[in-house]
Amino acid sequence: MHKFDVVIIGAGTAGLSALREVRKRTDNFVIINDGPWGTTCARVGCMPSKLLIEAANAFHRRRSFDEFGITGADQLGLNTRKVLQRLRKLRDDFVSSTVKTTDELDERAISGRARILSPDQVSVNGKQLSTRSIIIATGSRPIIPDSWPQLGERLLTTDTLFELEVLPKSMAVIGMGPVGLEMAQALSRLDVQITGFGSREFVGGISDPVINQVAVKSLSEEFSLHLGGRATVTTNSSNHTITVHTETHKVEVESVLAALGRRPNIDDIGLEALGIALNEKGLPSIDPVTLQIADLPIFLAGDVNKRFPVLHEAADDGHIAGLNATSEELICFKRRVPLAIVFTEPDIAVVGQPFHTLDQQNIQIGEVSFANQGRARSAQRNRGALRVYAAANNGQLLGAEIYAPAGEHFAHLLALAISQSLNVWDLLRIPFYHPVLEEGLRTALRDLSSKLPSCSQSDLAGCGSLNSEALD
Ligand SMILES: Cc1cc2nc3c(=O)[nH]c(=O)nc-3n(C[C@H](O)[C@H](O)[C@H](O)COP(=O)(O)OP(=O)(O)OC[C@H]3O[C@@H](n4cnc5c(N)ncnc54)[C@H](O)[C@@H]3O)c2cc1C
Ligand SMILES: NC(=O)c1ccc[n+]([C@@H]2O[C@H](COP(=O)([O-])OP(=O)(O)OC[C@H]3O[C@@H](n4cnc5c(N)ncnc54)[C@H](O)[C@@H]3O)[C@@H](O)[C@H]2O)c1
Repeated sequence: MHKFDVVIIGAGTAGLSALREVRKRTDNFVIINDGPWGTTCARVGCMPSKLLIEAANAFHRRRSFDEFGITGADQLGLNTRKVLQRLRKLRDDFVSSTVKTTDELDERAISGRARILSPDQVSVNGKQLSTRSIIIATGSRPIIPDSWPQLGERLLTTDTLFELEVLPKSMAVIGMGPVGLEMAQALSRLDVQITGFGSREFVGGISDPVINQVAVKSLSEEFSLHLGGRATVTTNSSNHTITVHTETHKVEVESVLAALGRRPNIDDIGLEALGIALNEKGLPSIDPVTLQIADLPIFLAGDVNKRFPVLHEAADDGHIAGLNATSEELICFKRRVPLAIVFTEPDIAVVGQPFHTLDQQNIQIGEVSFANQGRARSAQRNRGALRVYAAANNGQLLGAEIYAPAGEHFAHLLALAISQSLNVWDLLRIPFYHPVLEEGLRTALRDLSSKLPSCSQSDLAGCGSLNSEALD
């Protein structure tokens, strides 16, 4: 029987990234994908969601026109049919750019559902494949509770939302994680009557209570937001509506977007055939720096391993798994500084160590509100806050949580600083141009610096504020 060097299961971001590394080292591989090719990110994830958000934010901008002195905003209309058509057209372009790589593989790209039979046997479409190593990169799918009634097309997930021809008039978005929050704000800006439900008090992956409070207050000004209770769903046969309720709130809506989290696609993948311990969710433990399962030639990459379900981490996972599946010796990788961004407006971002993981006795926190920040006020973007965390003994930057305009850019700048082990004064030594939103970050760093031992008089890192909105 022919023996492959590698079988890759799943052609999402992680699978394609693994494929790139595997192909550099061998032609003796197959990649198997169940369902549509083209990746979750391009088909139903990052890209279509951002396309919806861009349209929503463009339309929402009209609300600031009057204050700028621009008239006629109330004459502007919205054609959601066209919004969704543009979304799908660009989405299809993005998808076709991802399938190019696998289209040229001919019989080495197999459509079908793979199942692991043993550490060196995989079955697909009734055939048995023998292999030296296996990369499992099967991703995840939206959770829908079994207890919910059958709602047919009125129950949406991000797998189906972007296929709508028109948007419903009202919708409950259940789950206020990154998916729920991004979609709730965007849909509400596209004139859908949104009610958001989150079982936790915290939203969008924030763990800092100060930042969370600012975000919740600001987002609640745009759509009805109910936190701290699990939502349940019932149908009303009399008027064909859906009732969503918690202990304290009840709403009748046309449709529901389930954004309750995502479940790894491991159900019938055959992990139990490997003879290894699985946790209560059915997942094996992996070594995060090699992605190996136990001491087997099997690697778990991307969302399926639940380590950090964002695109750049899935791509890194694929790279690591692809290399290790084809190397004589395992390579250990230093993982990147954690970075997560939620594309609400303002952005939510968590970089480095999140607030809840820090030892509160040994850190100092610097903070800034953007309510009066000069550049943000000029642009009518003056909402939000940012908190930066540093080690109390030496000012080394540890992390930040952000709900701020241009938060995505602050998060990248801070990721660079944290990855280079910089301290607060190193960052205060860079020039901050005027007037830019980054001056808000500088205010937070100065606040942090004031709580730490002061630096020398001959160091511009110690330069203080002028106490003027126009000059800082
Ligand atoms: C709405 C939404 C918005 C998002 N926005 C962002 C964002 O802005 N930024 C960001 O960084 N991340 C974002 N993400 C997360 C990002 O999309 C994922 O982290 C990433 O797509 C994971 O890639 P993956 O390769 O692990 O999985 P996938 O791309 O899901 O690939 C897995 C593939 O395996 C296939 N498969 C499953 N089971 C089998 C089997 N038994 N046999 C064969 N094939 C199988 C699946 O059909 C699928 O094609 C978003 C996610 C969602 C849902
Ligand atoms: N911009 C981005 O990078 C981006 C965008 C979207 C998704 N993602 C990725 O996708 C992953 C999944 O995101 P997600 O938002 O689907 O999941 P999540 O697990 O982060 O959030 C789901 C939320 O739903 C809540 N919930 C569950 N059941 C509920 C109920 N009955 N009633 C009310 N609330 C309920 C949970 O408490 C949780 O807070 C994220 O971890 C993220 O990494 C990233």
